[in-house]
Amino acid sequence: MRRLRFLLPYFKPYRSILLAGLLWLLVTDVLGLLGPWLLKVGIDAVQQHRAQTLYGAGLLLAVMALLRYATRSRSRHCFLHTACRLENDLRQHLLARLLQQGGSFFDRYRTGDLLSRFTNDIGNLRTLAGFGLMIFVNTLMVYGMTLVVLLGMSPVLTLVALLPYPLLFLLTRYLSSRLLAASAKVQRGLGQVSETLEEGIGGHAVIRSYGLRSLRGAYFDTLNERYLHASLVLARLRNAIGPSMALIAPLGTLLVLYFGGRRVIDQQLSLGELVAFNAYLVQLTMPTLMLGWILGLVQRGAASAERLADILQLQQPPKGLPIAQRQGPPAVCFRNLTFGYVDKPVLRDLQLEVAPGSLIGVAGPTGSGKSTLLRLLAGLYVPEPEQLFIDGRDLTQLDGGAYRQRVAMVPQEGRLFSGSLRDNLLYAVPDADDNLLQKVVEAVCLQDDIAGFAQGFDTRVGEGGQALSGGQRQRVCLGRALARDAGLWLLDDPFSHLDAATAQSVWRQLRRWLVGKTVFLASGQASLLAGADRIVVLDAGRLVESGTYDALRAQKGVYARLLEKERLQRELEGLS
Ligand SMILES: Nc1ncnc2c1ncn2[C@@H]1O[C@H](COP(=O)(O)OP(=O)(O)OP(=O)(O)O)[C@@H](O)[C@H]1O
Repeated sequence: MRRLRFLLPYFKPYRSILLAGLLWLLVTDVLGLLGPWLLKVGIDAVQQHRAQTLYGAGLLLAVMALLRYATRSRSRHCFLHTACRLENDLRQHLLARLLQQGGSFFDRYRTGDLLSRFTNDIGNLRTLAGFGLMIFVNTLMVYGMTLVVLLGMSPVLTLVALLPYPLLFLLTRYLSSRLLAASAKVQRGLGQVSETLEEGIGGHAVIRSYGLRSLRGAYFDTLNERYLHASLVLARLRNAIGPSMALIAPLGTLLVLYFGGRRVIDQQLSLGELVAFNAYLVQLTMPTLMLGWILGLVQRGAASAERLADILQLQQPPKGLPIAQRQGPPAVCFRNLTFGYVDKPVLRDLQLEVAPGSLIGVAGPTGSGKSTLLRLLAGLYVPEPEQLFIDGRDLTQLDGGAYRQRVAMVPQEGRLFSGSLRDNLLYAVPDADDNLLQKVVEAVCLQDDIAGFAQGFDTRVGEGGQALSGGQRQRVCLGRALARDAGLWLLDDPFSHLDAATAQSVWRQLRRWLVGKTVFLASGQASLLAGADRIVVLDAGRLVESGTYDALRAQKGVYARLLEKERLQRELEGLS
């Protein structure tokens, strides 16, 4: 239960509607008490041949049923409305907290796991906070009021009649916990089936080209079978609940009939009172069954609460010092920068001073740490304090949100969002006009491609941009960054999907836009960095060379070797 405490503040904004719900519920339950009593009045009237009283009782019963319908609807509305609001707030907070997290957080959690917190876990808490809370309060009220009435009518008969109820409660509790375990298994099975389906659809090309269709099909069938089995177990359990209850619940009525009937014969109780007593008793059956169900719900809710609290209670990044909103190019300085994703350092002891407005080429063999350097500069991962400075200020002390406004990052595998080309190009500046769109498209040499699309800028790019070629996708990512016009540019191998000639012409166009900006261009093609003010070369995370293109070529070190390798590769390609 302690784990559920973090939900309390979420109820606060809806106190008044919840209170209204409680009052309507109270009225519903008080009206419910009148039912058996009117039954008694009616039956006594029949025995005493008083037709008027009988009709009056019948009329009142009908009015009471209508009133209960209205009050019950109101109370349900209040509780369920609160639960939907609470669900919405939880989801918003969870998303906000996720968006505050850096790259290391997303390295730790699987996407499917995070998604299930948004769907399953929040859904569980909504059921608990709405329906669960309503049923729980209702059970307390009905038990409290009905027991007072029953004890008032006959304490001994009450104790006798309640004998089967603990059994009823225990059985419901047992079946509910088995039901919960079975439904968790069904959910897990469904998750696996969906995950495999998603992978199969997304990776259909790989599966076909490797001839793995039957293997994947068999794997899917196994999971599907497991899911079917779990679903059948769940269905069997569900089917068992109703008949088991139907077996035990009438035991109370049997006891009332026997002991109460004898009292009627002995004229200690009227027939009407006996029927009313039984009707009150029956009113306890449903809340008893529901109590067992609620306990299961609480268990499941507590597990979900823990999974949500995991994320909601993550430390918020400190607010940080404000940073100028101007888009000017910043100076960048690394002081003994050492960084690793897990424990082993990927970057070691980096020392570098970059003047505002410089174009820095970042070269190095594959896996040397080029992307990692750019991710740190983008603020996606947090470096140790006092190691990375922007305009002379420690990056870890700056306001992350404001800092990222100054950065345009083009990652190695840029992701597009489903929507049109226009939506994607103007993603960071949705209010921009077509003038900017045209300029951006020319800067990344996309105008001919767009002219070739029947829908032009309105062409849908498909999920993740799959309706475009790799090179088109990369240029859309470049255009998206250009539209933002930031002071610090981080380009991570942005031409890797372009042929050499297109890469050169895009880079020529782009350079004009980037004059006066601070630019880090990492590239697997060492020769592309020729025009940089300075080239820094990484090798196994260390900065091993730094200088102009000509100086590094003359140095005959790592960079010169990379250039030589590329030259040989070009020659080989020319021969073949
Ligand atoms: N999210 C991550 N979690 C753990 N290790 C990572 C992560 N990203 C990269 N690495 C590791 O860090 C090292 C450097 O990777 P990085 O991507 O920075 O190199 P790179 O020079 O950009 O390589 P490439 O030229 O192939 O793109 C590699 O050993 C890689 O396995």
